[in-house]
Amino acid sequence: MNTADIDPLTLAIAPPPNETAQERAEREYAEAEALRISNEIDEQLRREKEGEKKKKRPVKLLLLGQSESGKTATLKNFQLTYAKREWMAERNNWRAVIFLNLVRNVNYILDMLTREMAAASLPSPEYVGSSDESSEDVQLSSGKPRLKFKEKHRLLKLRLGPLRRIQTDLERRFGATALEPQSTSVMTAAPFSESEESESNRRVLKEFSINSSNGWKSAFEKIRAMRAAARADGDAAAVRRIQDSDDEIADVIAGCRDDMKAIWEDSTVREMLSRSKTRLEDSAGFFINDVERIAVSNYEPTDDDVIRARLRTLGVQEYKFIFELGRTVGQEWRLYDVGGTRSSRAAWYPYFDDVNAIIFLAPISCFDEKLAEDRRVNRLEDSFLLWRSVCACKLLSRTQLILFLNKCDLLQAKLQRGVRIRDSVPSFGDRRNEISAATRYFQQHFREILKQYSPVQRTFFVHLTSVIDTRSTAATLGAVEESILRDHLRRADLM
Ligand SMILES: Nc1nc2c(ncn2[C@@H]2O[C@H](COP(=O)(O)OP(=O)(O)OP(=O)(O)O)[C@@H](O)[C@H]2O)c(=O)[nH]1
Ligand SMILES: [Mg+2]
Repeated sequence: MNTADIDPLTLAIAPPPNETAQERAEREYAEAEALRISNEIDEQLRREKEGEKKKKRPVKLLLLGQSESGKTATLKNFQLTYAKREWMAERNNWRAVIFLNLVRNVNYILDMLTREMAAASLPSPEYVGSSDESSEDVQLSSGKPRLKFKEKHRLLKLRLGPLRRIQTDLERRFGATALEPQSTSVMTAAPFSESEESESNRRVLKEFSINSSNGWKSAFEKIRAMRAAARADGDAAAVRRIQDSDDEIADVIAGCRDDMKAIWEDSTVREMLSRSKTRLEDSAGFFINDVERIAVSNYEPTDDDVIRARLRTLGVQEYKFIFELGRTVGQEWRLYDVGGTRSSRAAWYPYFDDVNAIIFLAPISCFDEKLAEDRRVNRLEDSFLLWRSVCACKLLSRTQLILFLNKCDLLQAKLQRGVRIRDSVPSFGDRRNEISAATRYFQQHFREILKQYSPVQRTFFVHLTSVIDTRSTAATLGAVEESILRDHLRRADLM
């Protein structure tokens, strides 16, 4: 063989021709050692890559709690804090929801006014045959003077009449999400049972609930799709019709601005609401105090308006965010927002099996209120029962539970008005009727439930929140993000 045919590399690593047995053994040992180190490095690189992949897996976060506990409002805070671009793109879509909320507030008053004016015009037993004028001072059975309605009230009713059609139009646009539940046949706080759920059953339910969901996301998508379809078809008339309808709604509302303000500020109307123990100002989606700013044809919602806008969630809604800032820039988060009424809760269970963390919202201002879907059930009691089931759920035993004791602003206002906790929660006893004692007491109760019912020992994460306050909520979410992330990374390392 000619030396020119020999590959120089083979030549370079070939053992020397006069190698002794000792040299050969040393060489072979060195080669084996080099191979072992090289394999180890390869394995380490593979593990790191795998770990990175696992860490890059989306963080899944589920929002749970009864209806009107603030789940969707919390989700909006996440979007506002971590996905601002998307938030800005979506903000104007909330205009119609805020209009609907406002118009509903006013129509609620008009309905009550209509009923009360009709009742007031009836002859009272004591004044059979008397005229309306003379019956004005008749005492009602409550012992309070009869409300005095005037021509002004009749005119206000008349001039605010067009708002009924606006409400119907907007409700049609948002479908069932726009309607609040009246009753339910579900009698338990947590109608999900682990024993009845097979894996395949869960999957079917999960797909069903996602597809059948109808929250703000799908409501907005429907409207966007309608506009896009009209544009794509080059149907200028349809595009104009949609635009005209939006403009007309804004114009009618703007035209009613002064009357809306007048009806809300009217002392007889205030007295009427107070006698019926209605606190419209504490209800979801209350906007009459902002009527001067909102009832203008070029109204654009502010961040705070959007957070306070109320559109209930049906089914389960999945939101994907790539965080734009914070510790997890570029990390995908999947947030699941669910409908909170008792009849919606069976749809939650399929989402329990691969979720990193749950934020459980308990509105603690509701200690003296009843569930909208079941007027026999105290709302705080319902939150305790629901929390107990979530804590006890075996499928969630490794899931981080984070409790938000929410609506602290409303709790404070209620206590300042003199509402006594112990009248609704006798076990509160003689503690001071103030916010710090109340939050301490409720928090202790939630902590004990967690300790008693969790299948394994777990940390109690709790935050006192008012999620309509975007600034303090951003700070809370920062803490939440950090603790979820720490857990997420720890798990990735363990896997
Ligand atoms: N004052 C006050 N209002 C709040 C707070 N949290 C939520 N809200 C309001 O309460 C209403 C209901 O909140 P949502 O976030 O829609 O409730 P939800 O839990 O998503 O309710 P469902 O979708 O029916 O299950 C909204 O109008 C919110 O703006 C709070 O801490 N303080
Ligand atoms: Mg909701």
